[in-house]
Amino acid sequence: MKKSDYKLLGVMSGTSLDGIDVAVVEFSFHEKINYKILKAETIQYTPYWKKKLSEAINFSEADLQELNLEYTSYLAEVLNNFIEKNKVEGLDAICSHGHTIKHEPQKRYTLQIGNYRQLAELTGHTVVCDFRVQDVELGGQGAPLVPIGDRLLFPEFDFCLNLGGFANISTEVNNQRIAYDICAVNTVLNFYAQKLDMEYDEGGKIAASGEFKEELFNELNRLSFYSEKPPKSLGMEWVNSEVFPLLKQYEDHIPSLIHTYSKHVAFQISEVVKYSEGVKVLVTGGGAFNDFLIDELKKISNAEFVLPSEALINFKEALIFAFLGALRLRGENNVLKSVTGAEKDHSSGRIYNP
Ligand SMILES: Nc1ncnc2c1ncn2[C@@H]1O[C@H](COP(=O)(O)OP(=O)(O)OP(=O)(O)O)[C@@H](O)[C@H]1O
Ligand SMILES: CC(=O)N[C@H]1[C@@H]2OC[C@@H](O2)[C@@H](O)[C@@H]1O[C@H](C)C(=O)O
Repeated sequence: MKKSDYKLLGVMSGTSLDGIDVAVVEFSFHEKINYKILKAETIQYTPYWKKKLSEAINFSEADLQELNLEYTSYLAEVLNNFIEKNKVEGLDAICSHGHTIKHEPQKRYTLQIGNYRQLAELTGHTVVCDFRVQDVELGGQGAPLVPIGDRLLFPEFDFCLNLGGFANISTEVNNQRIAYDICAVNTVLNFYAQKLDMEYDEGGKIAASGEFKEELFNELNRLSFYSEKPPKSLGMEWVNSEVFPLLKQYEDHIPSLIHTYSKHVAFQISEVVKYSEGVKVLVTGGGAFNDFLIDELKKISNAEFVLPSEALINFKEALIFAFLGALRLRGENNVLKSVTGAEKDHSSGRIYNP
């Protein structure tokens, strides 16, 4: 018989390189799946690791192997410290994403480092990792993996919206989960906030101090990506070639640029969730703390935007990687072909015992 209760460590290192998100999560699989985040923390990267990880894309095969081993040991040390400091006991497994260095699904190749067997040996725990590899081997994009968590852990929401570097959303259409990117958010807002010597637009205060530039707003909304049908995704290449050139001529008044861009983000999101009144949207990712953006969304859309606890806003991805691990340990599907394009739904992730 399958176990019904799990205590897991979910571990995620995202593209923004801010640090390693770690969450201790309990799951119970009964009629309903319940979860509880017991403890969570982001362990900031040192300048050494920030630099190494951002340069690694250009490393030779031999250097990458060395880096992979070094990062695996470093990750083990970080996790051991976290476990010791927080007196975490009774863990069933560590479920770790690792850090993406290369992602070329069209070549059936994706590399997340930190997923060597040594992670199990050095931590003394069972490890579930390498969640993306099997999906690209099955012809999928290897991403996004979060939507199955959206479906099974947050069924009461019509949409799960993440406001990170880009805004992405997942929802159910004809009993199929679909997920796609909407527009760039913090990649653009941070870039301009940093020109004013701020890391980001804290609470949307810069936006609130600016004025609305209607012409810019209209130009942004005319970008052809917005009329494409999902599934679709965005990268920095698009921001550099399509978005920054439109913003350039407004750089002499950055608060108004940020004000207008934030309204643009709210408008594009409202276009996606506008179907009918009473639609519930779960909002996570750092952009959930941007009050100007959230107020604007609430103003222009009929949908109900729900801001959960800070732990969920910040650690939803770590929670969901723990969940993917739980599904893998149970031998249940944890990747959906409807979002990755793989041949079939499947149960992905390597399991290493210590
Ligand atoms: N208090 C705040 N006010 C406004 N914006 C905030 C606040 N806190 C965080 N943010 C924004 O959120 C960003 C971090 O969010 P998050 O960690 O979700 O991004 P990410 O890891 O780059 O996301 P993803 O990998 O999902 O694209 C910050 O760079 C900043 O732009
Ligand atoms: C290959 C890879 O690491 N992709 C990440 C990345 O970061 C955001 C976006 O691009 C998303 O597609 C994915 O991560 C999330 C957690 C996912 O798989 O759902």
